[in-house]
Amino acid sequence: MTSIAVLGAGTMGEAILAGLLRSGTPASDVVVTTRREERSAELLARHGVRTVSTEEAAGADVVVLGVKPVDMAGLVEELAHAVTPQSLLVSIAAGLPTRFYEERLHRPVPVVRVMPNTPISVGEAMNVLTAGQYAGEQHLATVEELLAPVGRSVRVKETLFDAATALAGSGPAYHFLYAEAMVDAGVLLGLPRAMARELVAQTAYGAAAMLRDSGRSAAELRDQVTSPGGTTIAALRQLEAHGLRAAVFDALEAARDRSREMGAG
Ligand SMILES: NC(=O)C1=CN([C@@H]2O[C@H](COP(=O)(O)OP(=O)(O)OC[C@H]3O[C@@H](n4cnc5c(N)ncnc54)[C@H](O)[C@@H]3O)[C@@H](O)[C@H]2O)C=CC1
Ligand SMILES: O=C(O)[C@@H]1CCC=N1
Repeated sequence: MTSIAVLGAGTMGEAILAGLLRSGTPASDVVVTTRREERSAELLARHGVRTVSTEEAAGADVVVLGVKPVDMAGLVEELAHAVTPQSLLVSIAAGLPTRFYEERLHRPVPVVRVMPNTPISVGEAMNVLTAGQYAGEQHLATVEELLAPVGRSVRVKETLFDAATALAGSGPAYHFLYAEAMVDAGVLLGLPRAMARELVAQTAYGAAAMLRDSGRSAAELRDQVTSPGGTTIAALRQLEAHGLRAAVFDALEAARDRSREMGAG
């Protein structure tokens, strides 16, 4: 039995714990910490998990840190004397490198840094993982196993973690912005909003499934849709003329740079 504590069970923390419970982890193996009593009551009612003190949570085998980056230094300070090298610390905070934790803990505690994304709430997360200097293969494997019920995981070197955050961690927001624009465009073209939403959502879902599972590149899949002299090429011409590709390059670079800034303190 592996005991798991989720410290800061907000949107992402709750999604992780819900995934663990769905996959058969008994609620008695999971504890949480929260800032508000109402939140504790909510998590108990919804998932049957107990709220404990930060100190008690620090004694779990796997300690998941789910607070916002701005709250992390305070939380790690509270934990510093309580966690031991037998624990595994898993942080999902954007920007903060593994050395952020290592420098603040008084012992060589293994740290695995994870960047999930919001599709974790429907079991379709893209999780990016990297190991700190005291964490090894076994720790990464433990976290991969833990996250298996909530999506897919890939390992990256920490030097590429901010770039991976820009693509996957923030990624859903770009897709939602694009979808929102498409729905509005449908309304502009005279479609009822609910119908436009359904057309956009199912089209995005189908396209994502092809991109993930067909083994073909995005460019090949786009070419398949694009008939000579047809409707698609007329639209693509406009997207390129409005600088879609350049905007995406700049946007992801900005996200990568912001992640680096957050990590630099
Ligand atoms: N929202 C997103 O798309 C993603 C967020 N993340 C990261 O996940 C982390 C959490 O983000 P969200 O779940 O969106 O935020 P959230 O605000 O929903 O959850 C954070 C929770 O931590 C609680 N909290 C703060 N300090 C605490 C403390 N000392 N002890 C116990 N609880 C405490 C807050 O009350 C809140 O419920 C952040 O570090 C963020 O960078 C990572 C990937 C994607
Ligand atoms: O915007 C953020 O900072 C967080 C991290 C990735 C997604 N949301």
